[in-house]
Amino acid sequence: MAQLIDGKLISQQIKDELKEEVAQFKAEGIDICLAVIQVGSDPASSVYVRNKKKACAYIGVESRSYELPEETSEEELIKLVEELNADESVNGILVQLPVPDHIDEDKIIRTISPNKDVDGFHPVSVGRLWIGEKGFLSCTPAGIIQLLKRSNISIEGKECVIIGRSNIVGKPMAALLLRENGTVTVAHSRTKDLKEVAKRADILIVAIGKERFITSEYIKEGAVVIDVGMHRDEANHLCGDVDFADVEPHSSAITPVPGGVGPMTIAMLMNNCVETVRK
Ligand SMILES: Nc1nc(=O)c2c([nH]1)NC[C@@H]1CN(c3ccc(C(=O)N[C@@H](CCC(=O)O)C(=O)O)cc3)C=[N+]21
Repeated sequence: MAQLIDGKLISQQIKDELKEEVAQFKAEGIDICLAVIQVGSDPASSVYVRNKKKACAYIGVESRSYELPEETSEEELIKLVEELNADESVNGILVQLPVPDHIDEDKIIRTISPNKDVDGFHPVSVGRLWIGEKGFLSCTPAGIIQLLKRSNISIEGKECVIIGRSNIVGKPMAALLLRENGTVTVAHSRTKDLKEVAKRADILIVAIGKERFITSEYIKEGAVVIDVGMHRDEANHLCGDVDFADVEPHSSAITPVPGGVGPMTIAMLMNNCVETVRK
Protein backbone atom coordinates (compact mmCIF):
# COMPACT_ATOMS: atom_id res chain seq x y z
CA MET A 1 0.00 0.00 0.00
CA ALA A 2 1.27 3.43 -0.93
CA GLN A 3 1.60 6.10 1.72
CA LEU A 4 -1.05 8.76 1.07
CA ILE A 5 0.58 12.18 1.36
CA ASP A 6 -2.09 14.24 3.11
CA GLY A 7 -1.71 17.85 1.98
CA LYS A 8 -4.77 18.92 3.86
CA LEU A 9 -3.35 17.69 7.18
CA ILE A 10 0.18 18.98 6.57
CA SER A 11 -1.08 22.39 5.41
CA GLN A 12 -3.17 22.58 8.58
CA GLN A 13 -0.09 21.88 10.71
CA ILE A 14 1.82 24.63 8.92
CA LYS A 15 -1.06 27.10 9.32
CA ASP A 16 -1.21 26.29 13.03
CA GLU A 17 2.52 26.96 13.38
CA LEU A 18 2.13 30.23 11.50
CA LYS A 19 -0.86 31.24 13.61
CA GLU A 20 1.33 31.04 16.72
CA GLU A 21 4.12 32.99 15.08
CA VAL A 22 1.66 35.69 13.96
CA ALA A 23 0.31 35.95 17.52
CA GLN A 24 3.86 36.55 18.77
CA PHE A 25 4.40 39.30 16.22
CA LYS A 26 1.05 40.86 17.22
CA ALA A 27 2.21 40.87 20.85
CA GLU A 28 5.23 42.89 19.69
CA GLY A 29 2.89 45.31 17.91
CA ILE A 30 3.64 43.95 14.44
CA ASP A 31 0.61 43.37 12.19
CA ILE A 32 0.70 41.67 8.81
CA CYS A 33 -1.48 42.65 5.85
CA LEU A 34 -1.87 40.94 2.46
CA ALA A 35 -3.41 42.84 -0.46
CA VAL A 36 -5.25 40.51 -2.85
CA ILE A 37 -6.15 41.86 -6.27
CA GLN A 38 -8.53 40.06 -8.61
CA VAL A 39 -9.32 41.46 -12.04
CA GLY A 40 -12.59 40.11 -13.46
CA SER A 41 -14.72 37.42 -11.86
CA ASP A 42 -13.57 34.07 -13.23
CA PRO A 43 -15.37 31.61 -10.89
CA ALA A 44 -12.31 29.35 -10.38
CA SER A 45 -10.20 32.39 -9.46
CA SER A 46 -12.89 33.54 -7.05
CA VAL A 47 -12.74 30.18 -5.24
CA TYR A 48 -8.95 30.42 -4.85
CA VAL A 49 -9.13 34.04 -3.71
CA ARG A 50 -11.78 33.14 -1.15
CA ASN A 51 -9.60 30.28 0.17
CA LYS A 52 -6.62 32.63 0.48
CA LYS A 53 -8.67 35.15 2.48
CA LYS A 54 -9.95 32.36 4.72
CA ALA A 55 -6.40 31.22 5.40
CA CYS A 56 -5.39 34.82 6.22
CA ALA A 57 -8.25 35.13 8.71
CA TYR A 58 -7.28 31.80 10.28
CA ILE A 59 -3.65 32.67 10.95
CA GLY A 60 -4.39 36.28 11.90
CA VAL A 61 -3.19 38.14 8.81
CA GLU A 62 -5.37 40.99 7.56
CA SER A 63 -6.44 40.56 3.93
CA ARG A 64 -7.37 43.61 1.92
CA SER A 65 -9.38 42.77 -1.21
CA TYR A 66 -9.40 44.66 -4.46
CA GLU A 67 -12.01 43.29 -6.84
CA LEU A 68 -11.56 45.13 -10.12
CA PRO A 69 -13.82 44.86 -13.16
CA GLU A 70 -12.72 42.84 -16.22
CA GLU A 71 -12.32 46.11 -18.21
CA THR A 72 -9.69 47.51 -15.84
CA SER A 73 -6.81 48.88 -17.93
CA GLU A 74 -3.20 47.83 -17.49
CA GLU A 75 -2.37 51.39 -16.41
CA GLU A 76 -5.03 51.36 -13.70
CA LEU A 77 -3.80 48.04 -12.37
CA ILE A 78 -0.18 49.24 -12.38
CA LYS A 79 -1.24 52.39 -10.54
CA LEU A 80 -2.95 50.33 -7.81
CA VAL A 81 0.09 48.05 -7.42
CA GLU A 82 2.36 51.10 -7.14
CA GLU A 83 0.13 52.60 -4.46
CA LEU A 84 0.25 49.31 -2.52
CA ASN A 85 4.06 49.18 -2.96
CA ALA A 86 4.26 52.57 -1.27
CA ASP A 87 1.70 51.75 1.46
CA GLU A 88 3.65 50.84 4.59
CA SER A 89 0.64 49.09 6.12
CA VAL A 90 0.69 46.50 3.28
CA ASN A 91 3.25 43.69 3.64
CA GLY A 92 2.40 41.46 0.69
CA ILE A 93 0.75 41.94 -2.71
CA LEU A 94 -0.88 39.16 -4.69
CA VAL A 95 -2.37 39.69 -8.14
CA GLN A 96 -4.49 36.63 -8.90
CA LEU A 97 -3.52 35.05 -12.21
CA PRO A 98 -4.51 34.79 -14.97
CA VAL A 99 -5.25 38.47 -15.64
CA PRO A 100 -7.42 39.38 -18.67
CA ASP A 101 -5.69 39.21 -22.09
CA HIS A 102 -5.40 42.98 -22.54
CA ILE A 103 -3.11 43.16 -19.49
CA ASP A 104 0.55 42.11 -19.75
CA GLU A 105 1.06 39.64 -16.91
CA ASP A 106 4.87 39.93 -16.89
CA LYS A 107 4.65 43.70 -16.64
CA ILE A 108 2.35 43.42 -13.59
CA ILE A 109 4.63 40.88 -11.91
CA ARG A 110 7.62 43.21 -12.39
CA THR A 111 5.69 46.14 -10.92
CA ILE A 112 5.18 44.41 -7.56
CA SER A 113 7.97 45.40 -5.17
CA PRO A 114 10.34 42.42 -4.66
CA ASN A 115 9.94 43.11 -0.91
CA LYS A 116 6.19 42.39 -1.15
CA ASP A 117 6.34 39.60 -3.75
CA VAL A 118 4.63 36.86 -1.72
CA ASP A 119 4.00 34.78 -4.87
CA GLY A 120 7.76 34.68 -5.55
CA PHE A 121 7.14 35.46 -9.24
CA HIS A 122 9.26 38.63 -9.56
CA PRO A 123 12.52 38.17 -11.51
CA VAL A 124 14.42 39.30 -8.39
CA SER A 125 12.82 36.47 -6.34
CA VAL A 126 13.52 33.98 -9.14
CA GLY A 127 17.17 35.08 -9.32
CA ARG A 128 17.59 34.82 -5.56
CA LEU A 129 16.15 31.31 -5.64
CA TRP A 130 18.60 30.14 -8.31
CA ILE A 131 21.68 31.56 -6.61
CA GLY A 132 20.64 30.24 -3.19
CA GLU A 133 19.94 33.62 -1.58
CA LYS A 134 17.14 34.13 0.93
CA GLY A 135 13.93 35.36 -0.71
CA PHE A 136 10.29 34.57 -1.39
CA LEU A 137 9.83 31.04 -2.74
CA SER A 138 7.22 30.18 -5.33
CA CYS A 139 4.36 28.72 -3.26
CA THR A 140 3.50 25.49 -5.08
CA PRO A 141 7.07 24.14 -5.35
CA ALA A 142 7.86 25.25 -1.78
CA GLY A 143 4.73 23.41 -0.66
CA ILE A 144 5.89 20.25 -2.42
CA ILE A 145 9.26 20.38 -0.61
CA GLN A 146 7.35 20.65 2.70
CA LEU A 147 5.11 17.70 1.74
CA LEU A 148 8.20 15.56 1.11
CA LYS A 149 10.10 16.67 4.22
CA ARG A 150 7.15 16.31 6.55
CA SER A 151 6.43 12.84 5.12
CA ASN A 152 10.04 11.83 5.87
CA ILE A 153 10.87 11.37 2.19
CA SER A 154 14.51 12.31 1.62
CA ILE A 155 15.47 14.18 -1.53
CA GLU A 156 19.26 14.04 -1.28
CA GLY A 157 20.82 11.92 -4.02
CA LYS A 158 17.44 10.92 -5.46
CA GLU A 159 16.51 10.95 -9.14
CA CYS A 160 13.88 13.69 -9.34
CA VAL A 161 11.97 14.07 -12.59
CA ILE A 162 9.71 17.07 -13.11
CA ILE A 163 7.27 16.96 -16.01
CA GLY A 164 6.45 20.55 -16.95
CA ARG A 165 8.66 23.65 -17.29
CA SER A 166 6.43 26.58 -16.34
CA ASN A 167 7.77 29.61 -14.51
CA ILE A 168 5.32 29.00 -11.65
CA VAL A 169 5.91 25.29 -11.04
CA GLY A 170 8.44 23.36 -13.15
CA LYS A 171 11.38 25.76 -13.13
CA PRO A 172 11.27 26.81 -9.46
CA MET A 173 10.66 23.16 -8.53
CA ALA A 174 13.94 22.26 -10.26
CA ALA A 175 15.80 24.94 -8.30
CA LEU A 176 14.37 23.78 -4.95
CA LEU A 177 15.04 20.07 -5.55
CA LEU A 178 18.58 20.95 -6.58
CA ARG A 179 18.99 22.96 -3.39
CA GLU A 180 17.97 19.80 -1.48
CA ASN A 181 20.70 17.86 -3.32
CA GLY A 182 18.39 15.93 -5.64
CA THR A 183 19.48 14.95 -9.15
CA VAL A 184 17.04 16.86 -11.30
CA THR A 185 15.61 16.29 -14.77
CA VAL A 186 13.05 18.66 -16.27
CA ALA A 187 10.96 16.94 -18.94
CA HIS A 188 8.34 18.68 -21.09
CA SER A 189 6.09 18.39 -24.14
CA ARG A 190 9.06 18.02 -26.51
CA THR A 191 10.86 15.40 -24.41
CA LYS A 192 11.59 12.22 -26.39
CA ASP A 193 10.60 8.93 -24.76
CA LEU A 194 8.78 10.65 -21.90
CA LYS A 195 7.78 7.29 -20.41
CA GLU A 196 11.40 6.18 -20.20
CA VAL A 197 12.48 9.48 -18.67
CA ALA A 198 9.62 9.42 -16.14
CA LYS A 199 10.53 5.83 -15.23
CA ARG A 200 13.96 6.96 -14.03
CA ALA A 201 12.31 8.94 -11.23
CA ASP A 202 12.54 8.09 -7.55
CA ILE A 203 10.47 11.25 -7.09
CA LEU A 204 8.16 12.21 -9.97
CA ILE A 205 6.57 15.68 -9.97
CA VAL A 206 3.78 16.02 -12.53
CA ALA A 207 2.67 19.47 -13.73
CA ILE A 208 1.60 19.06 -17.33
CA GLY A 209 -2.02 20.21 -17.24
CA LYS A 210 -3.52 17.11 -18.87
CA GLU A 211 -6.25 15.24 -17.06
CA ARG A 212 -5.17 11.76 -15.75
CA PHE A 213 -2.33 11.69 -18.31
CA ILE A 214 0.21 9.82 -16.17
CA THR A 215 -0.55 6.10 -15.93
CA SER A 216 1.43 3.25 -14.36
CA GLU A 217 3.44 2.98 -17.61
CA TYR A 218 5.31 6.13 -16.53
CA ILE A 219 6.15 4.88 -13.04
CA LYS A 220 9.13 3.01 -11.66
CA GLU A 221 7.96 0.54 -9.02
CA GLY A 222 8.06 2.28 -5.62
CA ALA A 223 8.40 5.85 -6.90
CA VAL A 224 7.05 8.86 -4.98
CA VAL A 225 4.43 10.64 -7.12
CA ILE A 226 3.43 14.29 -6.65
CA ASP A 227 0.46 15.53 -8.70
CA VAL A 228 0.25 19.29 -9.31
CA GLY A 229 -2.63 19.05 -11.82
CA MET A 230 -6.16 20.21 -11.15
CA HIS A 231 -9.05 19.46 -13.47
CA ARG A 232 -12.76 18.86 -13.41
CA ASP A 233 -13.65 15.68 -15.27
CA GLU A 234 -16.90 14.90 -17.15
CA ALA A 235 -18.51 13.82 -13.87
CA ASN A 236 -17.55 17.25 -12.42
CA HIS A 237 -15.09 15.62 -10.02
CA LEU A 238 -11.73 17.21 -9.24
CA CYS A 239 -8.83 15.16 -10.56
CA GLY A 240 -5.16 15.65 -11.34
CA ASP A 241 -2.62 14.97 -14.08
CA VAL A 242 -2.08 11.50 -12.59
CA ASP A 243 -4.43 8.55 -13.04
CA PHE A 244 -4.51 7.92 -9.30
CA ALA A 245 -6.24 4.52 -9.30
CA ASP A 246 -3.80 3.14 -11.86
CA VAL A 247 -0.62 4.67 -10.39
CA GLU A 248 -1.21 4.32 -6.65
CA PRO A 249 -0.51 0.54 -6.41
CA HIS A 250 2.91 1.05 -8.07
CA SER A 251 4.01 4.02 -5.94
CA SER A 252 5.46 4.08 -2.42
CA ALA A 253 3.83 7.45 -1.69
CA ILE A 254 1.41 9.64 -3.66
CA THR A 255 -0.57 12.87 -3.33
CA PRO A 256 -4.32 12.89 -3.94
CA VAL A 257 -6.25 15.59 -5.85
CA PRO A 258 -7.94 17.34 -4.15
CA GLY A 259 -6.19 17.38 -0.76
CA GLY A 260 -2.59 17.15 -1.96
CA VAL A 261 -0.56 19.99 -3.42
CA GLY A 262 -3.39 22.57 -3.64
CA PRO A 263 -3.82 23.30 0.08
CA MET A 264 -0.02 23.48 0.45
CA THR A 265 0.13 26.32 -2.08
CA ILE A 266 -2.04 28.42 0.21
CA ALA A 267 -0.11 27.42 3.35
CA MET A 268 3.15 28.53 1.70
CA LEU A 269 1.55 31.80 0.61
CA MET A 270 0.76 32.36 4.28
CA ASN A 271 4.37 31.50 5.14
CA ASN A 272 5.56 34.14 2.67
CA CYS A 273 3.24 36.69 4.30
CA VAL A 274 4.84 35.97 7.69
CA GLU A 275 8.29 36.02 6.05
CA THR A 276 7.74 39.74 5.25
CA VAL A 277 8.12 40.54 8.98
CA ARG A 278 10.64 37.91 10.10
CA LYS A 279 13.98 39.32 11.25
N1 LIG B 1 -1.03 35.05 -8.21
C1 LIG B 1 -1.44 33.78 -8.10
N2 LIG B 1 -0.93 32.99 -7.12
C2 LIG B 1 -1.35 31.69 -6.99
O1 LIG B 1 -0.87 30.98 -6.09
C3 LIG B 1 -2.35 31.19 -7.90
C4 LIG B 1 -2.83 32.06 -8.88
N3 LIG B 1 -2.35 33.33 -8.97
N4 LIG B 1 -3.77 31.63 -9.76
C5 LIG B 1 -4.33 30.31 -9.69
C6 LIG B 1 -3.40 29.31 -9.05
C7 LIG B 1 -4.08 28.07 -8.53
N5 LIG B 1 -3.87 28.07 -7.09
C8 LIG B 1 -4.44 27.15 -6.21
C9 LIG B 1 -4.50 27.36 -4.86
C10 LIG B 1 -5.13 26.47 -4.02
C11 LIG B 1 -5.75 25.33 -4.50
C12 LIG B 1 -6.48 24.42 -3.58
O2 LIG B 1 -6.59 24.68 -2.40
N6 LIG B 1 -7.03 23.30 -4.07
C13 LIG B 1 -7.81 22.37 -3.28
C14 LIG B 1 -9.22 22.20 -3.87
C15 LIG B 1 -9.96 23.49 -4.05
C16 LIG B 1 -11.31 23.26 -4.72
O3 LIG B 1 -12.16 22.63 -4.09
O4 LIG B 1 -11.50 23.71 -5.87
C17 LIG B 1 -7.17 21.00 -3.27
O5 LIG B 1 -6.38 20.70 -4.18
O6 LIG B 1 -7.45 20.23 -2.36
C18 LIG B 1 -5.69 25.10 -5.86
C19 LIG B 1 -5.03 26.01 -6.70
C20 LIG B 1 -3.17 29.19 -6.76
N7 LIG B 1 -2.83 29.91 -7.83
